[in-house]
Amino acid sequence: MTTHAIPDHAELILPAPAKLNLMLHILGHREDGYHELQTLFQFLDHGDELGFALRDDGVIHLHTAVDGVPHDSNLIVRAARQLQEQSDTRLGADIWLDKRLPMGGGIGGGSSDAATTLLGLAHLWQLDWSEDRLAGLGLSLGADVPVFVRGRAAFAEGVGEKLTPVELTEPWFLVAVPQVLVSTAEVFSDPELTRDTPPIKVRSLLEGGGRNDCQSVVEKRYSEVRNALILLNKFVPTRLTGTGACVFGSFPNRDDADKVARQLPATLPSFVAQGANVSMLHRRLQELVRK
Ligand SMILES: C[C@@](CO)(OP(=O)(O)O)[C@H](O)COP(=O)(O)OP(=O)(O)OC[C@H]1O[C@@H](n2ccc(N)nc2=O)[C@H](O)[C@@H]1O
Ligand SMILES: Nc1ncnc2c1ncn2[C@@H]1O[C@H](COP(=O)(O)OP(=O)(O)O)[C@@H](O)[C@H]1O
Repeated sequence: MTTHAIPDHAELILPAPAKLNLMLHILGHREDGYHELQTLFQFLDHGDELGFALRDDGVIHLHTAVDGVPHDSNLIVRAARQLQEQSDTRLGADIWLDKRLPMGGGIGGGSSDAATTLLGLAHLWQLDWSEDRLAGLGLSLGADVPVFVRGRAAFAEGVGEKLTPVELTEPWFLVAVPQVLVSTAEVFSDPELTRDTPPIKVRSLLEGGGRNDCQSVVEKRYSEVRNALILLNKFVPTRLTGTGACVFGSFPNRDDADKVARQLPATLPSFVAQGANVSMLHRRLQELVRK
């Protein structure tokens, strides 16, 4: 069965899960303008969905329009074209997107779409690419793409590309979606951003440490995020993911998360999803290979 945005003739349908940054520390400012980070990524069992069909004329066509993103700038199209170029294939693809994740939410929708495109087309075009090579191409598209290509919850360093897989508990998360677009570049250029958090060892994180260094700057600049944090904190300890706008709290079971979700006002949309150490994309691809 296909979803409304993906037609029945799609040959391959794959998920593009969201991620959370369970913590995010900023260690320093690099000469190229980027910031050195330490962050802990876990996937959610909630995300976008992409459909793919082979074309033998080499054309890459994304049939779904994404608000504010021109066709050729969409990370899906950019990922597909780069993979096509670097693998010298004559094949192309029709691609459809069922967009469920809020954009600019800090839950990685665009990066995850790009990673699903790389893995989906590598499968459809029968490319013999290693995970390392796909992750390398992914990094050229965005700092968060490699973790989605690898599909394992991870402690990340550098700009997010040095990944150490970790085994975390898999609680239920309530993710609230303040109705505002947060600009990642704006947050990173704020003079008040803390940029000198000392490096920590992954083990201290697994014992529950850490915070999000972007949170105070985002709270200051975006009242929608500030209000969401105040509201959710009344029910559960709440934190920002990435550079926002989404904020989240964790629960031992789905019912408890749902109960809080029902108490949020209609002006603050939210969703409940479970944390996952192996991404849904990778679980689906493993099933395909086994068939
Ligand atoms: C910080 C994170 C944590 O997951 O935030 P979210 O985007 O998820 O909220 C990401 O790594 C973001 O990755 P991504 O969204 O791909 O950022 P990019 O497009 O590469 O960068 C946008 C801009 O943010 C700044 N930037 C980004 C990442 C970084 N480590 N240091 C930076 O200074 C740079 O000014 C860059 O031009
Ligand atoms: N397929 C896509 N889905 C979402 N955003 C995309 C996509 N392709 C390009 N973009 C651009 O990337 C920006 C960041 O998107 P997204 O990954 O959703 O946010 P975040 O990095 O905060 O999690 C968007 O504002 C949009 O301009």
